[in-house]
Amino acid sequence: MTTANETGTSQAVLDRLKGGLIASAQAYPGEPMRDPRTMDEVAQACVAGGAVGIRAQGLADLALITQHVDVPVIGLWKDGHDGVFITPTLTHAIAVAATGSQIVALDGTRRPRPDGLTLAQTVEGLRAARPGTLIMADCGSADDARAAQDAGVDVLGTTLAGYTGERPKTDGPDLGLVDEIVGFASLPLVVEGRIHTPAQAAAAMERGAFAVVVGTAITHPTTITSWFASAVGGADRGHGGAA
Ligand SMILES: CC(=O)N[C@H](C=O)[C@@H](O)[C@H](O)[C@H](O)COP(=O)(O)O
Repeated sequence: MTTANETGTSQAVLDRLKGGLIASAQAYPGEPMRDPRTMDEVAQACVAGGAVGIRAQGLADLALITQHVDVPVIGLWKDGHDGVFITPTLTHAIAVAATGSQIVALDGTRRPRPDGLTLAQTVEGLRAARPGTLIMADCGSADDARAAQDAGVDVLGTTLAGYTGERPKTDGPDLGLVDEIVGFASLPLVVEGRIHTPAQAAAAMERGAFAVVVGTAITHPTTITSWFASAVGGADRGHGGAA
């Protein structure tokens, strides 16, 4: 068991994530596993399997997970499900940082934010309130990534590629976007979104990812089950998958 402080400086946090797999442990509203203790256990199970970091959602989940895993935690707070909903305001970001998450992931798109702040102002406000917290921008396009880099974030992510209308929802990770961002970015790029196989994770690393985040394919049994159920023709007899 460790605490945020014991996990080290910002550079040490990045060093621990470099070249590795980050598991995203999230359950969605109304789902059976939507319970902070369950997500805490899932996160610990992922670390036991070799995850070098955990990405998780919600203040209650994060408060437990940051106390029980010995790897950096990327925290976020999803509020709603349309538009800007991943840690949408400065207030959300400060609350996530207060859970002990070493990295706060927030919407890194160019869309207007609900509190009227720019991304740069959000970054500035979070740094003032919680010095030392790293900031990951969840981007949906290369233009987002460029703007987020200019706004002063620490880490870029492809999290929202395929979900903002600027990029197609590729089958698997958006490797074309990875190529584009790697071509200009001076910040670490975390490839996230629709990595469903170990081979896709390896491909993202080969294209220059700093690290990869895998969620659904590791931690969302309803969806994984639906893949298998469909493959054997039994999907109609169950309740189907979430994604
Ligand atoms: C778009 C959005 O809301 N993405 C969320 C961000 O935290 C999560 O729902 C995803 O599970 C996560 O990005 C990992 O992606 P995948 O589950 O595809 O491996």
